[in-house]
Amino acid sequence: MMEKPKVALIAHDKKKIDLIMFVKENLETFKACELYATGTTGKFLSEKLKLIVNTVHSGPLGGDIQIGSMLVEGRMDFVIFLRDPLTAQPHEPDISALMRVCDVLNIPLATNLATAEALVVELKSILKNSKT
Ligand SMILES: O=C(CO)COP(=O)(O)O
Repeated sequence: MMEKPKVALIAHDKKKIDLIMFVKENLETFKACELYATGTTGKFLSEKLKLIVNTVHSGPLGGDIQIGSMLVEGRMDFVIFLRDPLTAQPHEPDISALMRVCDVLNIPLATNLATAEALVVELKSILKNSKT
């Protein structure tokens, strides 16, 4: 059987509830994945949904860069990053770096719920095929 897909889940503060709801709606799919998250997002996911999540530092303290480095090392397959486009972030350069690395390495990156839905369809298909 194929390894579990490795998925990074990240949300800015005003998008955290959206991410929790989205993951809750697709709980079985995400439970079948190996999950990673930035600090506060990961804490939320494990507290609210009892998910096992590997966390790195909080985004503003370098967490985005840590996820980026995992991408560079080939240790991440998908990124769902619900960004808040209406609030200035002190660590904008780190956010840009993470998204840039996704583009450099051709890693699927969803930055809004509509695209995140599409990634879930892909994840379901991968998980289904890994069983056969
Ligand atoms: O700021 C973030 C991503 O840029 C997210 O960090 P937290 O999950 O620690 O809130």
